[in-house]
Amino acid sequence: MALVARVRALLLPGSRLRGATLGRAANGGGAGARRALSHRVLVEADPAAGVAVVKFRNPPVNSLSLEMLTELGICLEKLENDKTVRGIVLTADRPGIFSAGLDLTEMCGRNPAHYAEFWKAVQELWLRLYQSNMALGAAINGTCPAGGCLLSLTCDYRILADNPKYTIGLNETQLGIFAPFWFKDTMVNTIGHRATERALQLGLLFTPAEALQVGLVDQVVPEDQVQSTALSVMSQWLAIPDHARQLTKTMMRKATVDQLLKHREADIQNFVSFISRDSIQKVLQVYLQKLRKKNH
Ligand SMILES: CCCC/C=C/CC(=O)SCCNC(=O)CCNC(=O)[C@H](O)C(C)(C)COP(=O)(O)OP(=O)(O)OC[C@H]1O[C@@H](n2cnc3c(N)ncnc32)[C@H](O)[C@@H]1OP(=O)(O)O
Repeated sequence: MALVARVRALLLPGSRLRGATLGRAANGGGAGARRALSHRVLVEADPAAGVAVVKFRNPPVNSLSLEMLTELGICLEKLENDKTVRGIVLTADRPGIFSAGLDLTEMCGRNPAHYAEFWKAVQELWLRLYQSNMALGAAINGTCPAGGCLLSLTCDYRILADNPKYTIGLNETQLGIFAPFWFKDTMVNTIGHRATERALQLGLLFTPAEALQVGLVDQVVPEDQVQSTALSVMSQWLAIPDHARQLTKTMMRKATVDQLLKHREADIQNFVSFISRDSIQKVLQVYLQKLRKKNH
């Protein structure tokens, strides 16, 4: 289902998004600050600074479910059409977990049509973020595996909280699955080929010190300074004339984007056939059960 159709489905009677204030509401914050809210995404915009902070709030772990992907997509589209916004900082509404990555329940025990719809939504969000004309920063205030790491890698810079519990990386192989080529390319563009090959084969989750050393993040700062640092770095990015920064960003990312655009359908088919395998379903079920058992 395309974004528009998924949005309609979310707005059907009974949907939890129905009645949510996706538009902006005037309220407190700094002078002129505005807040907008959907169920899973909170936007705090500061038009004077030209920056919006987009906060994930999809408890318990900010996983990227189909609904979360859709709401984030809507929210980003609105911001892209808002002339007062030139930069976005992505962060978690509550510290602890930036995002646990793709929602595993979307990839387990469903039918091929669902897998295809889910994967298309993952592609759409990546394309929207990676091609965004806005300056994007990630204020990583929690642990950041797999799809969470991918989100942060679409940004122009990453600030990570200095907490050894907060690890970051594409750990797919540890689950018995693998990072598709465009996840890999996004990481290669950030840390280079050799470091990516090692990180992906071993499914490494880096501590803040390791992430800084390998170049996966640009700065590691005390936990209570992640957002303020991300905002102050944003002002450097916004000091550059938009057209010059945007042309440069497009030039740097075009080849990677074109690869996915060219192979989009095949990538969906590959995902569906891989994830539908009995052996892969078994591996994912075992992983999910392990996660759930911890709590019961
Ligand atoms: C070709 C294939 C390509 C596919 C690519 C996939 C990329 C991905 O993103 S796959 C997802 C990878 N993510 C992970 O490996 C992270 C898994 N989660 C964790 O390690 C921990 O949950 C985390 C460290 C994030 C947080 O730990 P805790 O604070 O201790 O929380 P819990 O582990 O107790 O989790 C609470 C609750 O959430 C459920 N959960 C966790 N992660 C996910 C997820 N990614 N998707 C769906 N659900 C998730 C977990 O099972 C718990 O559920 P309940 O016990 O039922 O409450």
